[in-house]
Amino acid sequence: MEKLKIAGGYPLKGTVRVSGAKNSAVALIPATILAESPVTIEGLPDISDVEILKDLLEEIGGKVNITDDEMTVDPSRMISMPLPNGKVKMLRASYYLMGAMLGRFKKAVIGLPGGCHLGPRPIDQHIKGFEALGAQITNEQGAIYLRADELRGARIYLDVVSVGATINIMLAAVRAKGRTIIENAAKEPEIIDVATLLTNMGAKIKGAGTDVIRIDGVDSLHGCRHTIIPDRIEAGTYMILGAAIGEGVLIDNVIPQHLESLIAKLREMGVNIESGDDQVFVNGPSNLKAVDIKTLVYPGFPTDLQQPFTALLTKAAGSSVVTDTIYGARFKHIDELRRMNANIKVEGRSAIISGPVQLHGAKVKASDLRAGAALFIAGLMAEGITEVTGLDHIDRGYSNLVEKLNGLGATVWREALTQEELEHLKNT
Ligand SMILES: CC(=O)N[C@H]1[C@@H](OP(=O)(O)OP(=O)(O)OC[C@H]2O[C@@H](n3ccc(=O)[nH]c3=O)[C@H](O)[C@@H]2O)O[C@H](CO)[C@@H](O)[C@@H]1O
Ligand SMILES: C=C(OP(=O)(O)O)C(=O)O
Repeated sequence: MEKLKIAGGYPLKGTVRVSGAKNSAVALIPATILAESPVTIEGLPDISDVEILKDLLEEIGGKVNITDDEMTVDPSRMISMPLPNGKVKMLRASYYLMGAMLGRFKKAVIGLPGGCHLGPRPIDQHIKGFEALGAQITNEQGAIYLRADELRGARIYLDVVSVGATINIMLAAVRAKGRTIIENAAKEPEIIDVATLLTNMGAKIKGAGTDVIRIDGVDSLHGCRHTIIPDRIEAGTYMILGAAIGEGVLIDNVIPQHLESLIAKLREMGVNIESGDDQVFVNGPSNLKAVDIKTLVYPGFPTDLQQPFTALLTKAAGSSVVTDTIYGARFKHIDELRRMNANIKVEGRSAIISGPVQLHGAKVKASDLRAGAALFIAGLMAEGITEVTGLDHIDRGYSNLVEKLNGLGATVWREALTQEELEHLKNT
């Protein structure tokens, strides 16, 4: 096990290239199960979620080949092997195996998913969708058993706007008989990316990216080649860093329209941002204004950038209020930021940040992926050395982090944990 060490307090400058989107990758890879010939996905990020999904596809008989950032999956010999335990528990997106295996094999056994601990993360809307398509579902000892004699198209209204449920229902519905209509669907760019892959595989999908998606089921799907969209959350993380300590940071391979809510907030704080077709240039001023943010479903401010943005707000003059309407308990990073001298209180679903303060280096622990992002941003803003443990969370979503940060002029490195630190981590 390792920790991340950061020598903070130095400005960042230069170009950073964004990798393919984690939240697309983790749906595109299970989607390959639905094809009957090889599918190639280009531009995959080098993250542990992708590695784990590759292993899971191999467990069910898939032949997977990875070269550089490209993965080819031959799904022709896959079988509906039960996956009640093991690696499915290591990531959130293993729930997509339910939709994809139900679509292809009409049966699946998948353990309840893991992923970031952000408070309760139910999957009732996924289940409701599968049941509407004709599946019988039971939950036995922490695993979901799904079975259908046949899947039939249905009209499904989501009670909660859910990225995962929208994609999962799409995955099963492309192989159902007849038309499925998903109402109150999520509109995130990753949903369009998955619909694009499925369409290239022969599926008939209209309306992805709007709140009504229509799917006409087909009898079979074939292989294809697909290039993943850039990771808007990784891009946003580097934009926040650029705003905090950048002296001219160019973020390359980004779709600026995916980040309009963040760009608007950064401009409101006084950050200078110029955006081109697939690049964004960020120049952080020395004085930042306090702003309030409220996380919302896309195109609102993403919850996945709330924690990194909080680190930036410690530098803003005045009082900022951050409210998370998606995950009301997504505040495990706050205690750690306080250890670095941040002045923040949490009241219900909101964090109130008073600034500006100069952060100090400290030993901190990432409790989840974006808490980790908040902490490496804070470490780079801080004076002195910061040590971040909990790297397994950060490795789920930040491709080549050390190389990318050092490429911008940071001094960041990974170091093995001492025996004493390992013991301490086990007991906390
Ligand atoms: C792998 C992946 O893509 N993860 C993202 C996905 O997670 P995930 O797909 O899990 O998030 P959802 O969009 O489903 O969740 C949104 C809200 O709906 C609630 N809900 C969801 C499903 C359900 O059946 N019932 C229910 O009540 C959740 O508790 C949450 O409050 O979208 C989240 C919200 O943008 C992001 O933070 C995650 O990075
Ligand atoms: C919450 C996240 O991921 P997951 O849903 O995969 O846990 C995230 O990417 O910030």
